[in-house]
Amino acid sequence: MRKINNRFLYMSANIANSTQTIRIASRKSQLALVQTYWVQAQLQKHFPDRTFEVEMMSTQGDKILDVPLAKIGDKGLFTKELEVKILDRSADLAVHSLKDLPTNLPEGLMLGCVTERENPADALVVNAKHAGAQLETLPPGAVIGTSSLRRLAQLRHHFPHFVFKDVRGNVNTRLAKLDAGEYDALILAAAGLQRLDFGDRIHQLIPAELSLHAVGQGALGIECRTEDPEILEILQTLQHQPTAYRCYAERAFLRELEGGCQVPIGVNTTIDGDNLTLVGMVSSLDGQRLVTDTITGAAINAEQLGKDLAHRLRSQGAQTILDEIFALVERDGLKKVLDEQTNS
Ligand SMILES: NCc1[nH]cc(CCC(=O)O)c1CC(=O)O
Repeated sequence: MRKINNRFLYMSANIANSTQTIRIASRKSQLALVQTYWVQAQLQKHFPDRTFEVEMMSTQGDKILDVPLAKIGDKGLFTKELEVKILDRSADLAVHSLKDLPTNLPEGLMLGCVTERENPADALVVNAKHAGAQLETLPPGAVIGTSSLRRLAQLRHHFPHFVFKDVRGNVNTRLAKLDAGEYDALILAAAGLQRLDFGDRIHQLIPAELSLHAVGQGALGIECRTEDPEILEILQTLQHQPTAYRCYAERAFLRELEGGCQVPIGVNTTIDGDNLTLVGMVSSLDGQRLVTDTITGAAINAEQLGKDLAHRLRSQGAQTILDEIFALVERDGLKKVLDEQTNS
């Protein structure tokens, strides 16, 4: 890191003066575009003499909106097409919801910066007939829409009397289905709702005690070429170091646990002075067994903290849960396992 920074020092004179257009790759979804235009505006402010262009494209994830997300895995579904563009130099950087960016990136690409995080919590959004209700007071049998195994397992653990049902599509589509009465309530990321100006639909922010959020939720991750010091220096202007430390810890935790399979994993992080605290959780698919622990240490060792917490959880029962899920997948195939979990 120090070496790269030195290189930046004598590179920097050229950057503000270069005339080459910088191309930003983005998905076409409304949320992706709001996020990308925000990044474009911020970079334009920092580098007023440079030109920043947005290149929109569909990803595999955008094309199969009718298939429940949990069933198609998450390996770069929303990122691959953008990454190809950066690698072949038809784009210079890509803006992602950090949550959607795999923890292992393709050779030649890196996480160039992490922007300041919105509230990373999940939110409860309700149909109008439940205007007075909270998670704790929704009636037994209430139909809760979510397609995330993490949300499903944790909420099942605390609220076994709800019925869980898949929901797909972009945020607008999901809200329309909720309002039409297909669901009593939905669980969505608060950050996405806020960015799309649906902040007033956040009925309850779900506390960490009930549901830990996804790794990287609420932050943007900007991906770029490893060998591109000019772009890397430009991206440093958007790096928010406390968010970055938190997300490095969360991503190291996930990377260390996830043996290439989809498992309910949740986190929560806080920074206090120079210290970072990471709470991590692994759950069985049915939410019956949930292993959780907390680690605190120097924020600059964020990645090591994430790895250490993963090892601790493995020795406290998470390994058994992971082995069971892997064995099930081996026996029945991932699709069947996920079908059974999300269609009840
Ligand atoms: N899985 C899709 C996705 N990717 C990013 C967000 C919201 C914004 C964020 O978490 O940063 C969402 C929607 C959701 O989970 O409700």
